[in-house]
Amino acid sequence: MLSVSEAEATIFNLVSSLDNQQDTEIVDLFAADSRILASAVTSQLDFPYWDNSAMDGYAVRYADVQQATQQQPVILEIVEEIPAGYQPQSVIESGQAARIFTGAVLPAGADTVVMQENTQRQENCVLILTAPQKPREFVRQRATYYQAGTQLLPPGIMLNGAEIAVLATAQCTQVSVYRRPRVAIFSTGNELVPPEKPLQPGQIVDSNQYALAALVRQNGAEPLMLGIIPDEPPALEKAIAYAVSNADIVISSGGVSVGDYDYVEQIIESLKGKIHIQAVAIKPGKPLTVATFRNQVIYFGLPGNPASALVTFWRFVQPTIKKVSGLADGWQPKFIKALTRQELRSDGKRETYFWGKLHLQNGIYEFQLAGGSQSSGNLINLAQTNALAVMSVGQTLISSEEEVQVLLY
Ligand SMILES: Nc1nc2c(c(=O)[nH]1)N[C@H]1C(S)=C(S)[C@@H](COP(=O)(O)OP(=O)(O)OC[C@H]3O[C@@H](n4cnc5c(N)ncnc54)[C@H](O)[C@@H]3O)O[C@H]1N2
Ligand code: MOO
Ligand SMILES: [Mg+2]
Repeated sequence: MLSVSEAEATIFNLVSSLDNQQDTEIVDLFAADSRILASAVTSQLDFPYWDNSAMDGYAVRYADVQQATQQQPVILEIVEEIPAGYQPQSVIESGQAARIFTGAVLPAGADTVVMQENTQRQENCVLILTAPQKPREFVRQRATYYQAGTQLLPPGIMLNGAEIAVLATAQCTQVSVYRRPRVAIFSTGNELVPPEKPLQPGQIVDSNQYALAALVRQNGAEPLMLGIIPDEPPALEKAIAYAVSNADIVISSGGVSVGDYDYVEQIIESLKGKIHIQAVAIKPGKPLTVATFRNQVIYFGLPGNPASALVTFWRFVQPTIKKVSGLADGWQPKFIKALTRQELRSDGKRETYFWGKLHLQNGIYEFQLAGGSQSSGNLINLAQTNALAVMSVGQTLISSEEEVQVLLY
């Protein structure tokens, strides 16, 4: 049985990002949020586009006003008024100034802006009462934030509000992003029925497929729903064959343990899939199957128990989807240190994951264990959780108020 870190390393080595040439699409900037940029963006525009004023005030020549004081103000003639969005018409000569407003283009000849609080207006003239601290004060100089022709944004980043603002500024209204990874999802089990069907004795609702579809979508991928597959080899073979030829990632749940009706591994082998992982020392989630097919598709056979399916999704599948989606960095699972509010106990045999809620309390992260049973068959208390506290193999007790590693999901 592999350790969790061995399993993780195996999985992350098996997968690579979608192709930055073939697996891309062009999207409009308004539809680009949360998408992953596929190629570097370069703009032909400098930013700022031109020298402009950072203040409402007067555009002056520094040499004219560097000695100005309250007692000995410098008097300048106002030759032009320059609101934002207007192209200045005059060249500021020595002894002259232009009235200027924030964001307006600095006129030729001027090199400095004096904020209006340090001036006094006298009809057609302005008195400069305080010398600027330095030449170019309150001038936002062309190209100081970004120089045309250099890289504006690198590939492999997620486009959120800030990146979209940058692209808009650079007039990139269409961007090349990775297509969403396609993730085939199906459930296995003769006992499973969809939630809208009345239950017959012995039947249970297929909650995993709903959970996995939501999680796949939340991670920016596109779920391909294949339904409930009975525990019958021909039906499973058909479903797996279809899934691996129509998706980048396949997730099934159930049928991976040692029971007489657990056929998933056998079918993967008959379809010439290569099984890399059969079991992991993780609780819940031990009978995790990971395989690849010749066309590079990765197959996750998650255990059927609802908590096992979700814990193994968060621990192994979520980072895989993010890596495949083209994210260059930050796809790895995120662990933080927290203090546990409750005592945590395990038999120490497998790396054990406890679900609960991470809170930030007076600047300190605290882990609140979900109340009720932490059994792999319980899914009710998974609601409203956001984190898993981790106990290593060999560890049997973490007392309350002690430090624990927590995986955020
Ligand atoms: N003799 C052994 N038995 C089991 C072992 C073992 O090592 N030796 N491992 C146990 C562990 S741990 C787990 S986890 C489960 C995993 O079982 P499978 O992946 O084969 O899943 P199933 O047997 O098909 O189902 C298990 C359980 O989960 C329910 N289930 C299945 N699919 C869904 C679904 N889509 N939505 C909701 N619930 C689902 C199913 O009804 C069963 O109750 O094996 C243990 N056994
Ligand atoms: O690993 Mo199983 O998921 O403990 O019930
Ligand atoms: Mg089973």
